[in-house]
Amino acid sequence: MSVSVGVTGATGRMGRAVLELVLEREDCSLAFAVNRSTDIETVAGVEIESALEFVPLLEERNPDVVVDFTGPKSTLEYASACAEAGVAFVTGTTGFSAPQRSQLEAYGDTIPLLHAPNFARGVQTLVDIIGDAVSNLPGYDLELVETHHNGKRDAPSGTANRLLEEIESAGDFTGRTHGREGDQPREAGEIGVHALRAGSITGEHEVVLAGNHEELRLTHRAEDRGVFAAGAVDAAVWLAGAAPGRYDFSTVISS
Ligand SMILES: NC(=O)C1=CN([C@@H]2O[C@H](COP(=O)(O)OP(=O)(O)OC[C@H]3O[C@@H](n4cnc5c(N)ncnc54)[C@H](OP(=O)(O)O)[C@@H]3O)[C@@H](O)[C@H]2O)C=CC1
Ligand SMILES: O=C(O)C1=N[C@H](C(=O)O)C[C@H](O)C1
Repeated sequence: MSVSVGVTGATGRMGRAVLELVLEREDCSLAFAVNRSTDIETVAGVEIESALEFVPLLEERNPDVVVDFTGPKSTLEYASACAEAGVAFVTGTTGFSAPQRSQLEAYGDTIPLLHAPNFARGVQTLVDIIGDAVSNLPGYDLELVETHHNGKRDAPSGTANRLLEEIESAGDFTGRTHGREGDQPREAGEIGVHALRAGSITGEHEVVLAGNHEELRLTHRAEDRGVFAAGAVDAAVWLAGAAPGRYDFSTVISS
């Protein structure tokens, strides 16, 4: 059975990658592709419709699921419209405030909802194992470095924040230090967090654990946005048949 997919942010870096993959795959088909600005009229031969048409398009084309990579405010608007229409919603958007994240999660009461800050399977694996690394190495200094392209808006990345949640619940840390400058020696128990932005780097996350005259580096490097798009479309195909609720990407991978 082919799952019908609506794509938002369709001319953005991720939206394009998702759109192209939906066209390629045999287990899904494209219901529509929308974007806020309509300067770019087509992507991969598909007409890009205005985001203003999103609600009527949900009614007319009746997608099984919408895949969204945009920005926090627009993601909440798209999720609200999907909840109203009873359409499953997958989003990879990052940069939500805590209240925005709660608002997004609340839509899972009404529709199948899956939000993941990173749809790479390797990152999900890093999220799954990082707690064990931290609890096996108590007292080791921990630093997290994330590197992305110069167009990225939010820092630290959504992935870094997700890793930090796991790290903090597995170890005894005093707090986060974002960058360092001047006379600022490292304090025991702090987590150093560093965000690099340069060129067209797709996305890298490294957790460094050092102590006991040794160092452990756990690094994930995405070589291509197709990695994220593949995970998001896998999640969309999986979510289309699910009951309303909040789902995790780890469930998609393990099923
Ligand atoms: N979970 C994951 O695996 C990944 C998550 N991301 C996240 O996805 C998001 C998008 O990233 P990326 O594709 O690189 O970003 P881009 O800036 O390339 O694209 C963003 C798209 O969203 C649209 N958009 C932004 N704000 C609004 C708004 N207020 N209303 C409607 N549309 C809007 C833009 O439209 P317009 O053309 O009009 O500006 C654009 O099409 C980010 O939060 C990023 O962190 C990225 C990669 C992987
Ligand atoms: O903006 C990006 O590009 C990415 N954003 C996500 C994040 O904030 O973690 C995931 C990925 O690293 C690429």
